[in-house]
Amino acid sequence: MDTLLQLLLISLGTITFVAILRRSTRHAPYSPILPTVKISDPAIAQRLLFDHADAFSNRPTRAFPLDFSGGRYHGISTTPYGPVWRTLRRGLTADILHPTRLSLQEPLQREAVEGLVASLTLGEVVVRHSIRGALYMLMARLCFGDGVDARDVRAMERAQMVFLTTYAEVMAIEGSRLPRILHLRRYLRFDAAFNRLSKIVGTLIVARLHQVSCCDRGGGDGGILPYVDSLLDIQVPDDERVDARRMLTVTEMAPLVWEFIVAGAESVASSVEWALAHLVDQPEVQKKLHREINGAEGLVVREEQLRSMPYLRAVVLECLRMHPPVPFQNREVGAEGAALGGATVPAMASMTTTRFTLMASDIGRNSKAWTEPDEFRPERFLAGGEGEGVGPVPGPKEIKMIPFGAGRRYCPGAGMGMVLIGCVLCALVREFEWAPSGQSAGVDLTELDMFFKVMKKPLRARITPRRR
Ligand code: HEM
Repeated sequence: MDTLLQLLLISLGTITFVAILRRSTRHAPYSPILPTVKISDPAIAQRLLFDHADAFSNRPTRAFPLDFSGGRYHGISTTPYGPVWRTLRRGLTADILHPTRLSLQEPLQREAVEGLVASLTLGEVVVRHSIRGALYMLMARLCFGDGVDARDVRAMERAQMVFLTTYAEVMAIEGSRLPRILHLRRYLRFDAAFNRLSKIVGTLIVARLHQVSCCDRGGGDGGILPYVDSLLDIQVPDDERVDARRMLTVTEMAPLVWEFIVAGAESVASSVEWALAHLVDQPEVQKKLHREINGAEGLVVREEQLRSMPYLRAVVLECLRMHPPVPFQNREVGAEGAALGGATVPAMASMTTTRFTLMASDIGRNSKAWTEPDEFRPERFLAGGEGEGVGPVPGPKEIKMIPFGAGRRYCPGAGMGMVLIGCVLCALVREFEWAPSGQSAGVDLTELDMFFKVMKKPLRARITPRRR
């Protein structure tokens, strides 16, 4: 009887202990094992990223709480700073993102926004899903060429949504190794979501390679060389043989292609949704923007066109300042570099690698750089405003905002990103008047920082067609 009681007490004690641990780790903030320094001051960010660029150009090679690939396969964003990174980045910027090639995307952009406008039913809309869908299709066509099947793209978009949801679940408990054991099921869901996504992307790459092997290369939409085709030309240093180079494998191409699609589709979709939310919230800004758009010819599909519409450009920049789609940007710095630049670092930083997290939202809302930084005021980017001359990517002299990062690892898709946000916003404001939903009081501008900064509650608005 005594033994039974003891067993019962031990079981009860264990259950209570595990329950308390589970509870206490459930909402632990993400705190990687490395010492971490948060940078919110634009002047310190400028010193780190430009004055000490050699030390501050490496990103963590582990973007996710699970290392899916044993550290071997990466997108450009997680490739260590060095020759492989340089080769991959040069490939992307020399081909599909080169300013002279961006104009080739014009027909695809037109098709994407026309499809988006046609997909919106009048009255109450929740616009996030339609915007994402249009952008996923556009990015997929840029990767796989015109043969890509809409059903495959939708499957990829759905798998990506599941991946982001499971990512948020895992990030909520990341912090030490203990939660992994206690919340194993979350990690397994996350792992399964990644595997599914990789399988879909891998299958599309193989299909494209098959097409390339039997037909001409570069036969994509309007003469665009699809990203997958351009990856065939890339030769990375071969780890196994000194001074030798080799082609990428399909497994290595998958994270590059996935990164390309997600970076474009998710960041642009989030920015457009934020912009529309502010336009619904501030009808006078929307009126002013509509006047400019209405007086201009056609859609914005090139950077020069965006420059010739200063108010549209100002709305886009103001949105990116307040709600940078990538809210944190990390750098990993060796023991010898951590003290450079004047940031306050923990004592152990002189003995180990330190993670520096650049807080893009704090930097864009710094009250020394911007007056009333929490106010949405596009006028600040017009001539005579405090943001006159501030562009999407800062130069080495001064940092005021970093929506596309800064320094050597800044976003290579910044030009394309700006044009795409301008293009989609221009079409949606030209075609529709955007008003608050009848079902909610005002616009809820609460942010949610997942992998991307999104509106916590998707924008719900009432749209009516504009009279022409
Ligand atoms: C609104 C649109 C976009 C935003 C806000 C955005 C933002 C960013 C940010 C903040 C970074 C990190 C920069 C740093 O650490 O300094 C980044 C990196 C990157 N982005 Fe974008 N991005 C956008 C669109 C795109 C597009 C369209 C592409 C490609 C088609 C792209 C491809 C990349 C790549 C490959 C990197 C890694 C660069 C490297 O490590 O060298 N992005 N992006």
